[in-house]
Amino acid sequence: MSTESLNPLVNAQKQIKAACDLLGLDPAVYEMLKEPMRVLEVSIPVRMDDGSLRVFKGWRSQHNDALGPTKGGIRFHQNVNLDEVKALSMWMTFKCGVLGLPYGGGKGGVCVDPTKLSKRELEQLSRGYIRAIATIVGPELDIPAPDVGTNAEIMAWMVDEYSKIKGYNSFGVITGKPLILGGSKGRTDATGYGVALTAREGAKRLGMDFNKCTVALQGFGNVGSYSGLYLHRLGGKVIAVTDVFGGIYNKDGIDIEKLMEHVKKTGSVVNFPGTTSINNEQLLSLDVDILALCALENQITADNADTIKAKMIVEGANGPVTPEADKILDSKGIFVCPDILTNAGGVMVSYFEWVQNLTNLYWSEEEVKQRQEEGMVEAFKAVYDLAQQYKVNMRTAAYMISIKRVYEAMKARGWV
Ligand SMILES: NC(=O)C1=CN([C@@H]2O[C@H](COP(=O)(O)OP(=O)(O)OC[C@H]3O[C@@H](n4cnc5c(N)ncnc54)[C@H](O)[C@@H]3O)[C@@H](O)[C@H]2O)C=CC1
Ligand SMILES: O=C(O)CCC(=O)C(=O)O
Repeated sequence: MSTESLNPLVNAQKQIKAACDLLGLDPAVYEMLKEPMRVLEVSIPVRMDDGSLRVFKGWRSQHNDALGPTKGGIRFHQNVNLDEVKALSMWMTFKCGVLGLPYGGGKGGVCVDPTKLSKRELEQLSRGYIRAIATIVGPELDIPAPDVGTNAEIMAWMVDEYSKIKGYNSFGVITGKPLILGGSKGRTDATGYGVALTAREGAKRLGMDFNKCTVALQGFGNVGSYSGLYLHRLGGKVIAVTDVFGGIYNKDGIDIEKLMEHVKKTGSVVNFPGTTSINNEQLLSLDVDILALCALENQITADNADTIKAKMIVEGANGPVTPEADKILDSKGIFVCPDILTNAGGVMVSYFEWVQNLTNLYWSEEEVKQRQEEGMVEAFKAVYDLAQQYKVNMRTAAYMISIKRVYEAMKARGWV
């Protein structure tokens, strides 16, 4: 076992430091960026269905708002902790920076297994959380969205609760909402669509014919399922999928639309007809062209990086590859499309949603998709070209672009 840290905060700090050093920035810039500017810790009491009272712990972290209001999802998961929320908010700053969005990074989380709550309990928790952080969020301050364990329905409860506090409808406070409450067309599938677009751009640069690419997919929630769908629609063949319960394999390809229906009915990819079973470890080391990581952090570490055979990794999840694993993958010539670029489609369309809320003018799905594709292809090109110029990997190049933007905004404001 390696002694590498699996603390996402430590790993985010290493990534930022590497890019600050390459850019030759004053050490004060790293000092500004290595921790969030603000974190709120909250306790949320919920009356459970059996009459007992449970108190859940939650956080909202606002990393840096030099470029604009902070933005980022809310995670409901049993392993959520302060360092994870901080790291996720830091990754949001650099994700928005690499796409050129007028936002800084934020993230929220509650330590809870949402699958163990009844619908009423989940609604009470969601409303309690937004009440607890209401003083530090707002359309011009900090704009949450869905992440692991949360969805459009939860965003609807939160926007309703926040609007009650304000005394008027405030749709621009949260994105990823249902369409009827000011949601944007194309937001639900935006992250997955972006993952597939990034894979397509990466394959082009590697001289791979996308129509012949095989794909292994880890995670089949919001990001994983739509990544699979669009990877398939763009021509790739998804041959293996895992989720937290297990996995499936078929060398001739898996019908993703049917798999989505199966998951809706059964709650998991397991036992999908026409497939054999596979575990997570086996999936990660499959000999495929593309490995799409769409679950959680720390999936490829110093301990298993050497077993990876894919030619390209696309990080749909945040932080799935550790810095030590990055070095090993680099030495094996594996092309890694980093999270802050690859999964940025979600926040990009969230930005479109917020713009629509602020202007009260709503866009067609076609317009959303077209703008997303343009934005992501342009960002990919900028990162790829810089990586070639500096002979660094795609992650470092993405951080260099992003940190330079954040630095210039901080400098213009007189912060550094
Ligand atoms: N929802 C969004 O718009 C965005 C999400 N992300 C990131 O993408 C990742 C996934 O998020 P969502 O799809 O929204 O969450 P989700 O809650 O909808 O789905 C998570 C998926 O990961 C699976 N999973 C969990 N632990 C696993 C394990 N150990 N092995 C294999 N599969 C496992 C679950 O079974 C589920 O299929 C997270 O890292 C999140 O931060 C990034 C950008 C935007
Ligand atoms: O849509 C958003 O605002 C943020 C999505 C998110 O949490 C992420 O990109 O990790």
